[in-house]
Amino acid sequence: MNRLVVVSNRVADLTRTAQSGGLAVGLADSLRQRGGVWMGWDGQTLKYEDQPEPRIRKIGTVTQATIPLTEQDYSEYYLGFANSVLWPLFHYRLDLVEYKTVFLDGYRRVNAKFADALTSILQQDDIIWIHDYHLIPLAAELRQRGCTQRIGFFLHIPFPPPEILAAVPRHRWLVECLLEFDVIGFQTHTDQGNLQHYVEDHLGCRMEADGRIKIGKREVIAGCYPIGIDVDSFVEMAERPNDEVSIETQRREILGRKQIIGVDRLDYTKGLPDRLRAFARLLELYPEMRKTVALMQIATPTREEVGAYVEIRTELEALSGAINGRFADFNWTPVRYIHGIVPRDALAALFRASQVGFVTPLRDGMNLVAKEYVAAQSSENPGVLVLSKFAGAAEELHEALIVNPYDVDDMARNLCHALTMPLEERKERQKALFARICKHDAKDWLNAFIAALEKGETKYAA
Ligand SMILES: O=P(O)(O)OC[C@H]1O[C@H](O[C@H]2O[C@H](CO)[C@@H](O)[C@H](O)[C@H]2O)[C@H](O)[C@@H](O)[C@@H]1O
Ligand SMILES: O=c1ccn([C@@H]2O[C@H](COP(=O)(O)OP(=O)(O)O)[C@@H](O)[C@H]2O)c(=O)[nH]1
Repeated sequence: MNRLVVVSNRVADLTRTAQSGGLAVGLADSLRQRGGVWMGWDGQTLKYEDQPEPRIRKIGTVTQATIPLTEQDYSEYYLGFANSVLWPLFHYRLDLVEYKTVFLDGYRRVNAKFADALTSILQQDDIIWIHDYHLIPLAAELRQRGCTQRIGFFLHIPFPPPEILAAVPRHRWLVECLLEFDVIGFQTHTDQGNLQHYVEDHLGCRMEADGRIKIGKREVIAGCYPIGIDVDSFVEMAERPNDEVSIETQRREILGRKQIIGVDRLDYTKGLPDRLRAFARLLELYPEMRKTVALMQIATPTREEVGAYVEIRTELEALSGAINGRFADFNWTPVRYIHGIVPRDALAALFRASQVGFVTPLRDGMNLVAKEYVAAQSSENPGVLVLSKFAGAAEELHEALIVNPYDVDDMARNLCHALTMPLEERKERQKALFARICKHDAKDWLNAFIAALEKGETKYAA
């Protein structure tokens, strides 16, 4: 077995259970099982450039190699090109793109820095797997340094249609960098199709039905490899007794109340304001629901130095305050809004204790929370997943109640349907959903991608 070297901007802290962000969670779940090297940013920002060698640390089966960034890198590459240009662009939010030439300079500089650090630890028969939009030029940088190993890329976020991508300067360069990888993995067939349209419209290339693209003498594979979770360990966490959660649950049961849960980074892509409006609409349209249900929304702080993220926080705080001001009673608070990070084992218990999982992003690469909610349910009395049709997870999780996150009335009606769904229907849906998350779990995701990278296999079972 070749040594697997994974590279991503963020590296999970493998000694802790609280992680914000699905990339860290999904990769940690997969990599622990296979073992290998994980290289990335250590989360530190320095005033000046430091040592070029990565810092090495072994945790179980995984060797972590990390490097710091300078304050300038952090601002131009991470906050700038990655999260003020590519993130909104790839989530179809052209209105929020803030393009600056210095951002692009920083992006190229940090990718070169990653390439320098990586070449110092690479071995000849390694296979290299690079993750996400922060590192699109990394294969090209590595090739310039003489790297001949197979290099794969996985995009955790959506890939937009060519009409959107073409709005950003240097879009052709970006796609050409992408095509320097040997295998390009997407979360959904929609994303894969969008790359196909781009290469056909802008580069005059063809993507074959099996995802192969010929570029001169080279062949690149573009495929759909939906990320999954470590289902067994999430089930185990959900079933583990949690005193704090169970006291709350018993109180709700005595009062005959239900709980809807939402868990997201506080990101404008997650559709949080309309989610809160949909909950308020539920209370308006169905007054009998008042005092029988509450929404718990956990919103984890993220990228707070980017302007659009400050606005969404202010908006959400105002909305939850307004809904509580309008509907609350002395013994019932309709919205519990938590601005913070919750450990995954506590989340698992909260999911199990909630009758509805409410996941309504405007656009999302996958959304692991949707899969975790399913994993956490009991088969005897499961809750119902209400899921946006614009989450990557909706391409797989057909038995969820699929909603349009821009349509507040549609979401309110589906919330009511979920809260009143008969037990038999809930069980049937849960059985089918659980089978789906087991079929495409974390191990399967890694194996399918690595098979393509090592052997050029393009097949992925639907
Ligand atoms: O690293 P941050 O800037 O704090 O952001 C956290 C991560 O957010 C994004 O996650 C995506 O990956 C998930 C797993 O594949 C997927 O389910 C989700 O839909 C995506 O949004 C981002 O892509 C990561 O790079 C970030 O680390
Ligand atoms: O307080 C929190 C909030 C989120 N998460 C985890 O962060 C991940 C979020 O991944 P997802 O794919 O849903 O979205 P992303 O944040 O990557 O866009 C999930 O595994 C959550 O369980 C967590 O551990 N604690």
